[in-house]
Amino acid sequence: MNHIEAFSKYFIFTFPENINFTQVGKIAATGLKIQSAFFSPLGDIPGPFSKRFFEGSYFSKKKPGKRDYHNKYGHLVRIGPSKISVSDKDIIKQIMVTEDFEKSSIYSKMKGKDEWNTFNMIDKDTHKQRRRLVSSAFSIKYIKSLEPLFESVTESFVKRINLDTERTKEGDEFGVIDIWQLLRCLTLDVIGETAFGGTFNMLENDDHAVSRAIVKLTRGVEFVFYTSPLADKFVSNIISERTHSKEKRNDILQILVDTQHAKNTKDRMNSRQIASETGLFLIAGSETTSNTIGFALIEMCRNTDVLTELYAEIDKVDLDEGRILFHQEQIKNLPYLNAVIKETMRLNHVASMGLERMVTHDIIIKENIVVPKGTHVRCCLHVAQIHPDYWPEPLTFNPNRWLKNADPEPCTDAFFPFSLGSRNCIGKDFSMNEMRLVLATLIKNYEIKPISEQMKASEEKHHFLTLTIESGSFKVRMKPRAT
Ligand code: HEM
Repeated sequence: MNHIEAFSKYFIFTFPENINFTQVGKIAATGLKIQSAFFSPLGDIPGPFSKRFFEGSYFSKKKPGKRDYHNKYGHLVRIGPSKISVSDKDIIKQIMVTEDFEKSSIYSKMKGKDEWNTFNMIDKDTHKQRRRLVSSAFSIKYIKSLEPLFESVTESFVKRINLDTERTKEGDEFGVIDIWQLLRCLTLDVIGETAFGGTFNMLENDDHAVSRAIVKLTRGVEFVFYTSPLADKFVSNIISERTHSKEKRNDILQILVDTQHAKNTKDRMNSRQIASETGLFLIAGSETTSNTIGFALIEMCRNTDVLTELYAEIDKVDLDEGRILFHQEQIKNLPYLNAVIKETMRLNHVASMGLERMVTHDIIIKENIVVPKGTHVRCCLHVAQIHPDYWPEPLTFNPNRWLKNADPEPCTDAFFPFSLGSRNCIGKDFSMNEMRLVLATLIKNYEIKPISEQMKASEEKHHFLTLTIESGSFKVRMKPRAT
């Protein structure tokens, strides 16, 4: 049915004789809705009929992030009167790279009463300026200098696993470890060390005000980090101490605090802005990384041949005398380790709700469809990454597709785990280093075995802000490996 037929089928106009201004207003608004529903240039884009009039909330929990819509209607779906969802890799690139459209107003809802930060800023010039200031803290060279901080937290992680194994071990020496929870503690402590001037000691205490604030945020209870007074006070104190301290520490916080002395006033960040950025790193950099490592373990427990292959690769690399951790240089280019991480991110994209952009001038996309100014485009990177048009056996966890000489070669231009364009992930190298180090440490030091009920429970995923598992817990059996 084309839009004209749909229009005549669903609407019959009757004009009442005596109508007042309010009624005229209502009729005009209805007329506009009908006009946009059927006669907008988006009218020919398929989608559920109701979406021509209404759109659902972006933040509705547990929705499969438009996957079902794309399965049913194709790469292009109308999901609101002036909103479309896209899973076509070329259109995604056009929107996010070629046109480099600004983020949609959804992002300002994530700001709440806080200061704007690199993530939620919409204005392109302001974002460019802020991103430039923050980028120096995420350069490859600077991240390399943070290696000792990563290592000290990873050592605490190993100590904690050893403790829990010892505490829970059974006759076969295997203990039961809630690896999902410990990974959360680990990544929070890493951000604590690098962006807050010291660990939160999550690996020792399992708890901290900032951690509670994040749980509320990612479960949709509370939206803005700093609405939690405890977290707010904690962060303000840290920034104030560092600002007035004569000692410099090699970490991300120092780079932000140092901007306060920049010659050019435009390059200075005040303490509220610094607080907003560090709070952002905590949210953007902890669960994203811990969940990805957690999903890698879940995938490998489900595909034990992959686990065996990874043991074989890691065992070919020797640890330095007396160390339990690798140096980043030793593991950076391990093909299978990197393939496991990529394949995990392909199947478990963190942004499982899609990323929205606002069209600021009319454009033409594939097959001569005009997308008018004002349209919101939901770019479903997570759908493209598992689309059969781009990936053979798309839902199979197969790290081999990323290895050299794989046939067919992977469709790398439909793979965007860290997003793309000017708003791509600033913490990409930071998290890749962390994920490699943690996975290699686990494989080198422990035997890992799945627990069948846990495997079943881990199938239930939760989509809200980031992708996680519904239970918030994933236990495995672990035992230190004989050295
Ligand atoms: C596996 C780990 C990670 C993944 C998969 C990931 C993924 C992403 C994605 C998809 C975006 C785009 C979001 C959007 O446009 O709405 C993003 C943005 C961002 N990420 Fe990450 N991220 C990870 C780790 C980190 C870490 C460790 C940090 C910092 C410590 C970080 C900081 C940021 C920031 C600041 C942005 C906003 C960039 C901008 O708009 O200019 N991320 N990330």
